[in-house]
Amino acid sequence: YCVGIIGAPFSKGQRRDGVQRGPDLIRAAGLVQKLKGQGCIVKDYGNLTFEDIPDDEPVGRVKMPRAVGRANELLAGAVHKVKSDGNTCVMLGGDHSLAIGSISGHAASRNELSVIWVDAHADINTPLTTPTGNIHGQPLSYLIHELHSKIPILPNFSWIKPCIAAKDIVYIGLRDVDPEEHYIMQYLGIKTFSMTDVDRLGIAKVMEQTCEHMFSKVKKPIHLSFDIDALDPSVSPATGTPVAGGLTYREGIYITEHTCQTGLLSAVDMVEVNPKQGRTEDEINSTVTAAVDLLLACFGRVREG
Ligand SMILES: N[C@](CCCC[B-](O)(O)O)(CCN1CCC(O)CC1)C(=O)O
Ligand SMILES: [Mn+2]
Ligand SMILES: [Mn+2]
Repeated sequence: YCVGIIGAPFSKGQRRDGVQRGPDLIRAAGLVQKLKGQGCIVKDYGNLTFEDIPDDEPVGRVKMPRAVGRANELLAGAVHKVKSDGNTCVMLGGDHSLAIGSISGHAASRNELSVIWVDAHADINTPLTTPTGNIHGQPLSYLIHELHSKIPILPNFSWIKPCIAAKDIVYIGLRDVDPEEHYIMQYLGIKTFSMTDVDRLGIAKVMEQTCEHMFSKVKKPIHLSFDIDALDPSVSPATGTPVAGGLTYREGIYITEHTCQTGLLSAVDMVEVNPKQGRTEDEINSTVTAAVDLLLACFGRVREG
């Protein structure tokens, strides 16, 4: 596997300080060395630099629009470069608003994508439905063709063009969905595997049906957007919006092992690791270790050795 790593130390899609330290923590845990150790060719493109934007007043409910818009424009360019260089892209966050740039940049180099969104949350609020104004709860709304008419003009967002269809998205791990998001997902007919489905079917069946859905027509490159809060807080407590009843470590690894085996993984986001949300060193280490192990499984690490 040829892997290109981008660090996106960005936190303005939400309110808690610390998530910008995710990229360097994941690197410090040995991600590059471990990927090389399992035979990957790895290029680390370093961290993006996000200029401070003063007076970034909310627009309607939406908070920090100028900073989020600009950061994602930079990220989109960086992801496009990684893809043009022929690598599978690994974007280390940072908060989940970064999926706007990651998916946009990926779509610019691969015109049609399947998106697997692993998350406790749906992250599909529009600027008009968001209960908090935090853009890390909204990224998908800016990217889906069918929602384009629901998105108002926002400063530094004019570069964004919708690039994915609702039918090309599969959710895994949902357990904290806002009522408006639930309506949107149903209205668009988006394929979802909530934690209830994971319990009912088991993770193997979930992945089987995820692939069945994605490959029902043509096989497209996969964009895996993994929010570490999809895992149970007993595994990954150091994150901004933990929700009880999440995926076990093993279920998370099964998802990334299975995604790897499709041979279609083209980009992966690993977001929402926040060391300041960990109460002890152990909690931080457990969260970062899970993030690293999930990524290693994306690139060929298998438990049978
Ligand atoms: N859906 C939330 C959470 C987004 C989480 C983003 B992430 O990237 O971590 O997936 C709001 C969640 N909801 C707000 C009201 C509360 O009572 C319950 C939680 C939002 O802020 O839009
Ligand atoms: Mn989440
Ligand atoms: Mn998320």
